[in-house]
Amino acid sequence: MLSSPKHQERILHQFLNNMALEEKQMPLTEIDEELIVSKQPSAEIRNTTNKIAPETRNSWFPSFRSIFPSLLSKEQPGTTITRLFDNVPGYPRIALIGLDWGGKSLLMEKFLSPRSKDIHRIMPTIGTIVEMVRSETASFHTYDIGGCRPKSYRLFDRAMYREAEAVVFVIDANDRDRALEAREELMMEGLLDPQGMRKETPLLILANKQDLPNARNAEQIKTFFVDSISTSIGDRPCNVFATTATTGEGIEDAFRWLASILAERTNNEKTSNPTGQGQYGTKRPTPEEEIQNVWKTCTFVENKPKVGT
Ligand SMILES: Nc1nc2c(ncn2[C@@H]2O[C@H](COP(=O)(O)OP(=O)(O)OP(=O)(O)O)[C@@H](O)[C@H]2O)c(=O)[nH]1
Ligand SMILES: [Mg+2]
Repeated sequence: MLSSPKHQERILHQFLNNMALEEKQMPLTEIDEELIVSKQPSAEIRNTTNKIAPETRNSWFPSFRSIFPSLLSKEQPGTTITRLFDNVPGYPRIALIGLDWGGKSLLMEKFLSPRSKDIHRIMPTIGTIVEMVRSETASFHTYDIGGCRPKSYRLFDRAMYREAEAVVFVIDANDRDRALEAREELMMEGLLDPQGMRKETPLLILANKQDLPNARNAEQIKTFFVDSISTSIGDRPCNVFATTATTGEGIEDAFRWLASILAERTNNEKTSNPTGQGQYGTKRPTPEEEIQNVWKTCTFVENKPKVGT
């Protein structure tokens, strides 16, 4: 067993460095699983991982997949927010998506996981950290989008949109410089791309960081993010809430809306389809199923274009 987080981080860094330098293909299963989840990798580790060749990174993937189920079976008790989803049949997967620094991790830590140390942090692709909390009635995942990432990551983004039963788009409402980038990302990968969000997936937009002086309010965010791109929002349920993740202001109202939309939708589906077999499913997936559902989305790993075609 690797002892302290510091020790774990050092070993991970060493390991990544070796891979970066020698392009060695070491099976990840040889590494203590705690290493992968116990700590958000530091900037140093992120930088090192970026030096690793894509083929080598891809070789990690099967090992990650074999480790995840055991991690996910350690479920968390609910929080006030996750319990809002108690009446939603099935087991929705809710994606918290947004540019970096928007407040996704804080939302996860303060409102979706009873203890921050219980959040699973994993690296399905290098440079991307997915945080995951599996509560009794729903699972929540965060994904960073935008920034100067390689194009291939877009496939991953789209897949995350597509596979989610609900998307929470977290915006730093105070950051006016990156509003356009955030909107482009939402539009191009999430809404307009046929491989993006399914047409009925509810979209909750959080205009976060309302406590900061330049924050656009919910109405302004709605005008900029929803009204100006209404054709691509389509008929899906969509709502904007002003939130402050540091204080909790607005969070409960926002997630209550989302939970009620999902509950209503699923009940309607059940009425028209009495067997209850719909996209939301009828039961909570096993950890193995959840892993399969999530990680089949890594299409750029699994469906690499054939050379010469
Ligand atoms: N003032 C203020 N700060 C916030 C709020 N929400 C989040 N923050 C801060 O903004 C910073 C970024 O928040 P994170 O939760 O790390 O954001 P993220 O979206 O997970 O960002 P990355 O992991 O970097 O992609 C942290 O310092 C948070 O404490 C808010 O409502 N108000
Ligand atoms: Mg984060």
